[in-house]
Amino acid sequence: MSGKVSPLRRLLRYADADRPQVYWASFCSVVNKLFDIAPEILIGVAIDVVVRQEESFLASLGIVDPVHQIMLLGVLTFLIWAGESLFEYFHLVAWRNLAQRLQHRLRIDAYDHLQKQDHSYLEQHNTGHFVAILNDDVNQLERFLDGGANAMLQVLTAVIGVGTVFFIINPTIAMLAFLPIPVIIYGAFWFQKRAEPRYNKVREKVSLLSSRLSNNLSGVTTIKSFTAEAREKSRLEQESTDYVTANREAIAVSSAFIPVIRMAILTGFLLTFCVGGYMSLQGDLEVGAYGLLVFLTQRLLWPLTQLASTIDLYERAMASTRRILDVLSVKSQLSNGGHKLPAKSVKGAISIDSVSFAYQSSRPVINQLSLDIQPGTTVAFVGATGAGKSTITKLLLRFYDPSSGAVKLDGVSLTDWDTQSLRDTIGLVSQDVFLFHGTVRENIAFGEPNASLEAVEKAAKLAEAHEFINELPNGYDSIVGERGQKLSGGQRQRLSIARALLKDPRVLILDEATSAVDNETEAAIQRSLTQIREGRTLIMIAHRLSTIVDADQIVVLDKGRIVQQGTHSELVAENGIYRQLWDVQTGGVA
Ligand SMILES: Nc1ncnc2c1ncn2[C@@H]1O[C@H](COP(=O)(O)OP(=O)(O)OP(=O)(O)O)[C@@H](O)[C@H]1O
Repeated sequence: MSGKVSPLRRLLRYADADRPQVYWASFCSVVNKLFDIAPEILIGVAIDVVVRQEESFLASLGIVDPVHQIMLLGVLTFLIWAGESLFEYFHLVAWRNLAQRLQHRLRIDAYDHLQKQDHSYLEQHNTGHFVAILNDDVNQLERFLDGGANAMLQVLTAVIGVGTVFFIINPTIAMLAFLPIPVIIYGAFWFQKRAEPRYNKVREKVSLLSSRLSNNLSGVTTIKSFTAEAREKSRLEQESTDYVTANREAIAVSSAFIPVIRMAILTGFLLTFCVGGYMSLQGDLEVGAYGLLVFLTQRLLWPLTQLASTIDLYERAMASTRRILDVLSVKSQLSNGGHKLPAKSVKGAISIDSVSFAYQSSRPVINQLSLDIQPGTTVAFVGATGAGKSTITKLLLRFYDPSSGAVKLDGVSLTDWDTQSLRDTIGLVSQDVFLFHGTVRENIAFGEPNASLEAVEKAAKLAEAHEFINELPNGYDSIVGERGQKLSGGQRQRLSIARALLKDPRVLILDEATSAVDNETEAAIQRSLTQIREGRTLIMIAHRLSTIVDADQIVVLDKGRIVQQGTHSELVAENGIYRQLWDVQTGGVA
């Protein structure tokens, strides 16, 4: 998926639109560093003025009076410091703004890409894994751009800038001062090679930890009811310890780098210090030049110690970048057909032609199933749990494609439909109701955010929800809590029916939509069904057969096959599964 392209190159490709900002930020970093090393040069020139006076380097430029020379140096120092401060501000602002822009874009792009991904891909990972990528990994990259990129550029500028001055003044000493640099660079690469897998491991452990955290926090009711707090704490402890261990392994490598580099730097510094001093004593090197070289060696070599922490930051950021860009490069297996149609123009004829489907190739869930559903009719699927009823609805919404055969809407294969307009056509009330944190009104209007209050109330009335909503402390403005936890199961179901009805879909799927409501409310919803069915194809899945007796067609499924098909009265007349289920539920009263 990611191929062999380095994460940095992939990131640069991604950030193509931000190129001007990158150039500007880099320019400011370089200029700031040049201003930063300039005062050392001025110190050397100042020593030269004091020692050689009318013979000094500045005198050779035409400023003969030593007092004037010192005054000029003073003015230059002031300008350089002011320039350094100004570009310090510029590069800080430029890199930080770039970091903000990029992290924002990456997070939004990755989220948007994820929410469009196939169910089969999303099911392979835990939610926590994706949360870790969208939060942690994106933040890691932000941290590097905030400071690391600037630090890298400035080290490079220092090496080139100081190197140039050195070679102009005294190539012999320049060679000595540069002696440790290959060691440092080799050390940096050695370190990088060892740090990379360790940081990848750290990122993986973060994912696992975050998965466990989000899973446990959302399952806290179950944990409490099974008094499993201690066990879950120790499982979390284990994940957290794994994370700490992975970090320790990375720290062991990164911490060893600095002392090694310092020793290499010391060698370069001592050589410049001693050899330069000796040459100066011999009269082969001016005192000012000697002072300048000693000061500049510091400027050249000491920032290299920072290289370790910068590479550390870089490695962490690249491990994260790889994970973010891997998410962005995942391609959907379900191609989007071009057939677009306004939802209201769809008739709602569904045909399932010899469809087979398996979530895992070894275990087929739907077997050679064929069925025609006329527009505007009501079809009910019944059958034992696991028979494949919900799977058919998922195929209809094109969450998955069949392994063979075709599902068609209005005679057009779903693979030829534009996925969005297909889903606009279908309303789903699924078994697992998911409400979003927000008000009752916002939840009902989830599919139609601009719906008027009248329209929201009308849908709520049809779903038998209006009454209980009015009894809530703030009516339609009451907050439902995370996942709707402030409501009862039956109330949540009714909100989710209202939400689907407000969308006014041509095809409505009610998958165990009233399983949690009381008998009285269910009977009321049944009465609303006459109105709900009007002008649309209705697909119902129900275990309670009393809710589907009026269906135009009842389809009995067993292990992904149709075993019986007909109206209620036809099926109770047959001696089959339906009759048995009916007898069990009614005590034999037809
Ligand atoms: N995402 C999935 N990945 C793998 N297997 C799945 C997945 N979803 C469902 N299954 C399996 O597919 C089979 C059919 O599931 P499906 O949800 O369609 O059954 P159902 O008839 O709707 O059952 P119920 O009445 O209990 O809701 C089951 O054996 C189930 O374990």
